[in-house]
Amino acid sequence: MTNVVVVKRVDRGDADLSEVTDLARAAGYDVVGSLSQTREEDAAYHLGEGKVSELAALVAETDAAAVIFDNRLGPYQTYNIAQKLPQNVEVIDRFTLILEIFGQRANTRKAQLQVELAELRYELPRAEAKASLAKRDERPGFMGLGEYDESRERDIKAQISRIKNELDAIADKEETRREQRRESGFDLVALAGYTNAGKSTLMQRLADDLEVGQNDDLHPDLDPTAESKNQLFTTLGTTTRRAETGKRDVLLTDTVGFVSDLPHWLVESFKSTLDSVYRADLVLLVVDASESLDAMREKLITSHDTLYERNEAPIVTVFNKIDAVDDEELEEKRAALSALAPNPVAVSGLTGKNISELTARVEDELPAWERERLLLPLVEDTMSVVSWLYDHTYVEQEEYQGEQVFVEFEASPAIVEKARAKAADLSLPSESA
Ligand SMILES: Nc1nc2c(ncn2[C@@H]2O[C@H](COP(=O)(O)OP(=O)(O)OP(=O)(O)O)[C@@H](O)[C@H]2O)c(=O)[nH]1
Ligand SMILES: [Mg+2]
Repeated sequence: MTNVVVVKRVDRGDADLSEVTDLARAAGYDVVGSLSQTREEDAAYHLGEGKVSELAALVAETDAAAVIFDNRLGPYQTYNIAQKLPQNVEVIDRFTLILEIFGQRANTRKAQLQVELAELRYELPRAEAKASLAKRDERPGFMGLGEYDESRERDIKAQISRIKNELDAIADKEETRREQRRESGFDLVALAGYTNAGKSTLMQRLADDLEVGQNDDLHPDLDPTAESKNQLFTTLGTTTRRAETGKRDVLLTDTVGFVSDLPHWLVESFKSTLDSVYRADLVLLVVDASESLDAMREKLITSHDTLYERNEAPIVTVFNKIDAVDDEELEEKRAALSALAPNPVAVSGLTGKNISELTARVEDELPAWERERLLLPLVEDTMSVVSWLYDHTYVEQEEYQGEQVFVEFEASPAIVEKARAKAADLSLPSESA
């Protein structure tokens, strides 16, 4: 394990180092020291110069191999700080740290491309800065350097557009799959929320056993009898599983957690992962209700900011981990956060408390279904239409009346339309007759 010191600067108030400590541990570092400062940003060193000397002493004392800033550092600040530290001590900022975690967890083609894209987007303005510096200092002897840096810039841009194309193709495929799933009668529900809110735990609690892997092209239509051995879970990828909420057959998707202060370009590169949230029929926004009111508020704001503009689905806020909160405190939090989280459902994914309340809420909030009654002639293909109805709709009644079958069911408008077409086909004389 690599020893690191975590550092944070805030403009005012007290710096909270708990999140950056957790992030550093998630990346596999051993946090051996910490340091914080409340002051305005110094252009050259980010911290005050004296504080950087203090940091250098702490690094020497703890034998740290890197310092991790919970701030955004400019390229020059990074360089200047490194100059003050013992030799070969790495300077990492919040964004490179998050990218590093993402890079470690990226074990699908899509996640790897997303991380690569984020890295290139991080590098691009730095390469541009270098190129323009080289140009400004252009003297006969430096021509080569300037040319080299400009070609690097072009190279990055070309790579960015190549990766974007590949990611677009993946996104198109996923969109097609979402449509296929809807046509199969599923409602798509996404679990979203701050990292560590308990999304995956809630997913396990709500889901049936059948798991649908994100790269599992073998079952694009989710044949419910197909066994999936794909147990792979990646925080970066999306895991989709079936869940029954009552009448509805729901496909639940667990996604990458939100984190505050994510730079725009990083969110952009994970756009298609978030599409499973934005294009869902319903979003469950999970919040850890065992945290302080302030932490809950901040994380709700971050979540809403991330969802804002793109999200098309209705949102149900879920207060999770209520096994760790007493009732009185929960009521206080509910009241204090009512503007950000109107009418939340309070559950415990861990113990299963109130889960049935949540599934009932999901049913209520999903787009309304239509009720339809069909009278089918009893011919050769009738039973396959009836079993299609059982697979794709909620059948309320099935009655045999002489040479006909009466079926009453509920389904989405698109599925009802399909069912009508199938019924009409039955009434046509068959070709072989
Ligand atoms: N007490 C309590 N702990 C919970 C509950 N749900 C989840 N946890 C714990 O919270 C931690 C995070 O849970 P996860 O389900 O991994 O959270 P997540 O939102 O999927 O996290 P990321 O994938 O990192 O975004 C784990 O240690 C869980 O055991 C709950 O209802 N009560
Ligand atoms: Mg998770």
